Amino acid sequence: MTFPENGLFPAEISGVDTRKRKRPPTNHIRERKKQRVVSSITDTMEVIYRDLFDLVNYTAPDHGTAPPLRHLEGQPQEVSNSFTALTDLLLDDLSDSAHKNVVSELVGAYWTSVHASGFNFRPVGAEGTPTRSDSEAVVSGNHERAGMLMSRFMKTTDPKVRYYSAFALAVVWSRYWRLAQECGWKTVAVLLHSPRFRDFARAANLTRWRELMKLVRANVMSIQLLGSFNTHWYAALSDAIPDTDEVLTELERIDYEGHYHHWRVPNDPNSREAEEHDKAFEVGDHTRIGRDGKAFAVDPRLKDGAFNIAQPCGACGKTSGECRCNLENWSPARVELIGTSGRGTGVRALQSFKAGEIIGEYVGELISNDQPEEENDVYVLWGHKNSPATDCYSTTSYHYGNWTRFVNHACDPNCTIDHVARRGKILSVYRITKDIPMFEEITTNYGIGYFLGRGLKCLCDAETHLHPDM
Ligand SMILES: C[S@@+](CC[C@H](N)C(=O)[O-])C[C@H]1O[C@@H](n2cnc3c(N)ncnc32)[C@H](O)[C@@H]1O
Repeated sequence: MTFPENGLFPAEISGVDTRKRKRPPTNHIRERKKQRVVSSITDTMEVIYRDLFDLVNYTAPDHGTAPPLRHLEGQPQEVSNSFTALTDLLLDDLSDSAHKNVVSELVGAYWTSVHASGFNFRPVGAEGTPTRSDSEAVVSGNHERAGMLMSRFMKTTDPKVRYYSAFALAVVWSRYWRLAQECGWKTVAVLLHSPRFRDFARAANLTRWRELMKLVRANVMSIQLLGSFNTHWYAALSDAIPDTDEVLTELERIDYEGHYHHWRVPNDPNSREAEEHDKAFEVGDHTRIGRDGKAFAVDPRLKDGAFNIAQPCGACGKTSGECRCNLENWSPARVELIGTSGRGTGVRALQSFKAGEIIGEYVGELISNDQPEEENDVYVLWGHKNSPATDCYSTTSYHYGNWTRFVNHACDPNCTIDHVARRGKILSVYRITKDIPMFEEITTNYGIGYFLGRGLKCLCDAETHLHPDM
């Protein structure tokens, strides 16, 4: 018996006849199809992240903890026995017995997926006891062999349904297993909390699964970091896996309420050499009025009729005039700090953004426009005497700021600084200028002068730079 690569469920079950093959697509069409798969996988990853964010932020009203996975609760004894037996066998291959709890989570989530797939399985009982060669089949990804194993765990009246559905289950199991081998137990445990991820694991499309795995592999550290902030099962993980803290110690923490945004995920090992100025830097969301609070008697951003001189607010959808938004109305942009090659720390999106969206306020110390010691400051957002919005002040995030100070320059950027009006006050904000997918770096245009003035080489990946000497 043979199995279709991209349609593991036979026509009789899935309703799609995968045997009627069309002419293979040309390279061009294939490429376009692949592009579509990749972007839809990115969308899926985003939903997975959203699921995880919800979980991380979840507080149950009664017990103050995240909801437990359903595991094998309420399943017939024989089912849990069979799966526990298989788990134990698989665990034998792990020298570190501390992984046991996570594997149990895995089995639980696996069973949840299986159960939700809607097939009506019933356990076979003693016949379902797995053997060592069964577990080897699962681990080595021998789906056909593993399918036979799985078929012993259940009985249905129709042998075809039994065989194919067992095969499908084996595929799901071996996907989880492989993922655990490649990306670690913690990643699996984090991802399995996402219903969307579990849907994906049992979907029949192998290409999409592979693309998703590529993304997972590339983002293991971010996924684990995010998961680490769910205190409920983080505690369980700490008990189960002694090296849970390793993920966090591998990251450089920028101290601010332990928020994941402010951990630096190293992409490039060389980028971890912290620059001198970072050491003195504090992250906060409040702008200080001048160095040591002395430069201005009153907040220089307060302007009469501010909306006449600043861009209208894009956050609330109002396109003209001053809106009634508070900054607190803005939902925080999901971004994280990353190490880059040669450009220090950067910021990347953990969600897709649409052109026009405001993603954050550039905060820091307000200094007068002519403070000479700031001339070489790499973090100054210069005001201009000809600009009514910022005619008497500049903003520097050299000592104080938030994640926006880490936005790097690109010659073909996706973000810009705008000045918007809020209740008579001018605020400097980052606004997205073109739609960007999740995981893309957020960049802005510093201006040619920034690079030429410092003799700095632009290391952005644009084919042509804004100036030949950059
Ligand atoms: C406002 S900071 C951005 C955050 C900075 N990467 C960091 O780690 O603190 C500006 C500095 O980042 C670096 N940088 C940003 N964009 C760059 C680019 N396209 N090419 C080279 N260096 C860049 C330069 O060192 C620049 O002075």
